Amino acid sequence: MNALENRPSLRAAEVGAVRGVGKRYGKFTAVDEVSFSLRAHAVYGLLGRNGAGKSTLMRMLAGHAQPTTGSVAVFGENPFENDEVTRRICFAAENQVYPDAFRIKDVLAAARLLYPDWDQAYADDLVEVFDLPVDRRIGKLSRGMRSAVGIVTGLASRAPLTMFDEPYLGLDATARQLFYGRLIADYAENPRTILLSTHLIDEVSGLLEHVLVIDRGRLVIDEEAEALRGRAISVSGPTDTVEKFTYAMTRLHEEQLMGRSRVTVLGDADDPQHARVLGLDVESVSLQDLVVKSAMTGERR
Ligand SMILES: Nc1ncnc2c1ncn2[C@@H]1O[C@H](COP(=O)(O)OP(=O)(O)OP(=O)(O)O)[C@@H](O)[C@H]1O
Repeated sequence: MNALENRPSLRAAEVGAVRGVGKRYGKFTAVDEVSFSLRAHAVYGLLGRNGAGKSTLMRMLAGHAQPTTGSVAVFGENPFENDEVTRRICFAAENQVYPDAFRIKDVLAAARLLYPDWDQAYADDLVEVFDLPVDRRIGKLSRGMRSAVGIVTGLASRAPLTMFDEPYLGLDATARQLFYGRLIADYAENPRTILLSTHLIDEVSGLLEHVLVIDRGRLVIDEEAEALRGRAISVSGPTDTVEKFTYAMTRLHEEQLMGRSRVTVLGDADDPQHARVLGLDVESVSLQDLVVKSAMTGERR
């Protein structure tokens, strides 16, 4: 097989392609020149502060909004108002709007019709797990129950691209753990592409295979979670040594006090050892800390 023949299979593995995407609302730029790919069978975390642009990006991937600049492709096509593509995408968003008269069972019945891979037995099981009153109107549900309806729909849809936009609002810690557990177990049996936006980074960091961090509309980190865990370090020591050691690296955050500095960097696997040889102190950085520090500094890559 020559290189050209190989290309379609490479493309087939690419579930989403976001290329130079910008989204403006009037003069305000919510998303700015963002590019990344979503591959088949992976769990992505879309992380960032309030207003960073996470929901806006997800809405464009779901085909609910159009970019102002650049292009979005899902399964090789523009998802905007494209029924063929959107049947393969489930977007569980907190502010989902349903008709007034809809009860939980109506939402689930509609989802069953919409999603070709819907698993009714699994949906029934999840309804029990989350203790959902299926005959109750959506408007009368507690916030946590509404979130659970989104979770049941998202998981049971088995959609090849499933997106959860802060799916835990109002859910207590037990229910959140149930969600994470079910997500991982079901993903292991039915691999698909999952994109999860969240503020509760420490809670989900073990689930994520790939991390996307967005800050004020711009993508600042696009890395495999495992690689990121190894590369994100804080080095501290005399300012001039720290400066020399980190100047060529991606610097995410820095603090200085009385001739000493602490700099958080994305380095290479052997950097911690080099830093120690130079007499610098090295600490690993949690994903949560990394996101907070990237946002505080606001550095762009
Ligand atoms: N329809 C709109 N009109 C004007 N501004 C908007 C609109 N939708 C979003 N924005 C603005 O775009 C920015 C990004 O919003 P978005 O909802 O994507 O952020 P987010 O990262 O999902 O935030 P959060 O974590 O708080 O949900 C915010 O400043 C928001 O106010």
